Amino acid sequence: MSLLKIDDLSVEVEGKNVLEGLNLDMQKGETHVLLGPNASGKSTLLSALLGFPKYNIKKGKIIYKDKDITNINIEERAKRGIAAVYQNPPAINITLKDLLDKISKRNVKIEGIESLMQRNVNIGFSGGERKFSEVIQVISMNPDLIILDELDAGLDVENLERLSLLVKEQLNDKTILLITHRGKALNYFRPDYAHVMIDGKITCSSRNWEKIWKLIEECGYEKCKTCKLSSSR
Ligand SMILES: Nc1ncnc2c1ncn2[C@@H]1O[C@H](COP(=O)(O)OP(=O)(O)OP(=O)(O)O)[C@@H](O)[C@H]1O
Repeated sequence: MSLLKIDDLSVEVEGKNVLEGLNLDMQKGETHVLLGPNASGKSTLLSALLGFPKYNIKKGKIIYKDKDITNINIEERAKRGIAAVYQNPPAINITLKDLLDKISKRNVKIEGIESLMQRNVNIGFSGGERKFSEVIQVISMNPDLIILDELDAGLDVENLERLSLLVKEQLNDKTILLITHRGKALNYFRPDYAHVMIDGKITCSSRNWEKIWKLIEECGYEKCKTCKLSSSR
């Protein structure tokens, strides 16, 4: 059963067409990874999926849990179980503990972040602390679709492993879209599908994420424009 189906989606932001006729189908419980060069539109897809009003949907549909949510607002999408770990989350004037008390649908305990709980969210947090704070928020909301935008950015090797395993363990039956530039995260998540986005379109999708990653590492994204690896489901 599809949890998320994106059909021919075109999105414009600040007068710029960023996504052009994008299609994506994620079955319930699958993990997909979205790869692609800088500025290809990966975070824009996240913003459009979450429903940020600045991201203007020009064409196409977003179907989630068999309902058309294309024109549904950001709060309603969150209520229906869509959540994200952001690349650059904003600072908020509330302690992490109080925020979790407000949003939590389930109790999550992570060892070693007790002092972080007493601090205002993202105010003076290090890159790694920001990620822990984001991940604990997302897990505690118990969403059904989670988008992880560069979970690995700013994390050292041990903390990338720790956070990846935590996400895998706590959200193991959930549907995950991981956006990344690094192979290390792929090894932890071992996605069901890898997709490559170039210029606002998914140009390659395959179950063989190891092969896609190897080609990208060896030849860069230029190769993705011409290679014939992409296969249907
Ligand atoms: N709010 C915005 N205002 C203006 N331009 C935007 C906005 N959001 C995205 N863009 C533009 O859309 C294009 C795609 O950006 P996006 O952040 O989606 O790329 P990305 O693939 O996530 O890149 P990266 O890998 O570098 O994070 C870029 O040219 C970016 O400047």
